[in-house]
Amino acid sequence: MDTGIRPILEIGCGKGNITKFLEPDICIELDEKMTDYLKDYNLVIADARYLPILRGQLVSSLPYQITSDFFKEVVKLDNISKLILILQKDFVDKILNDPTYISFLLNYVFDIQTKDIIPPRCFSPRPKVYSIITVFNRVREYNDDVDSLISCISRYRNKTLKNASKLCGLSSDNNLKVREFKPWQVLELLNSVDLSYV
Ligand SMILES: C[S@@+](CC[C@H](N)C(=O)[O-])C[C@H]1O[C@@H](n2cnc3c(N)ncnc32)[C@H](O)[C@@H]1O
Repeated sequence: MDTGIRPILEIGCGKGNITKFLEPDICIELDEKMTDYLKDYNLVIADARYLPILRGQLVSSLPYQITSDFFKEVVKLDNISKLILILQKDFVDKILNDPTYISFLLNYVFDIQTKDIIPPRCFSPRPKVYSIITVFNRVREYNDDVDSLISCISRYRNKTLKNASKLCGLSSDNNLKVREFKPWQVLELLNSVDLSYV
């Protein structure tokens, strides 16, 4: 936890299991029934997806079903400089290894570091999947053009970057297949595409 980045916002404080160690500046929880557990904190009862969260660092044990929506929004918020998240391990494995749109985009914007793996028995109710604490440090501002480029190129994973670029109205002379780029090689991929062509 980098206490120098403020405010510290916790999303989904639940019964306060993380909150009591974290002491966030603001605690956001959707479920009103949790109010009694969270009386000692600056509590906002709301759906975090619709709040104007604009700066600081976010900490969350996210409900897994909102993970993708969450990232699509938060990646654009340049003043959110750090995320400390408990995520489904399978999802993190994908963003570190699979050449998908969200993997390339997240690796473009964030330096991603994995920490402890948390087995299902540590949660109640017990999930079927393993979780992992993952830290996302923002290293780049969000860029709409880069987002569009990655979105298009990653649709053609089985083609060479040269052919995928052509299909996206761009140009490249790189004959590696798009799927041969690891997500952390996103800059190498972007640098192989001639953007002056557009
Ligand atoms: C996996 S639980 C984690 C609870 C708590 N952090 C813990 O470790 O015990 C997820 C929590 O997020 C809350 N939540 C789900 N969707 C939310 C949203 N969109 N905005 C705010 N809180 C949300 C749920 O009500 C639940 O309390």
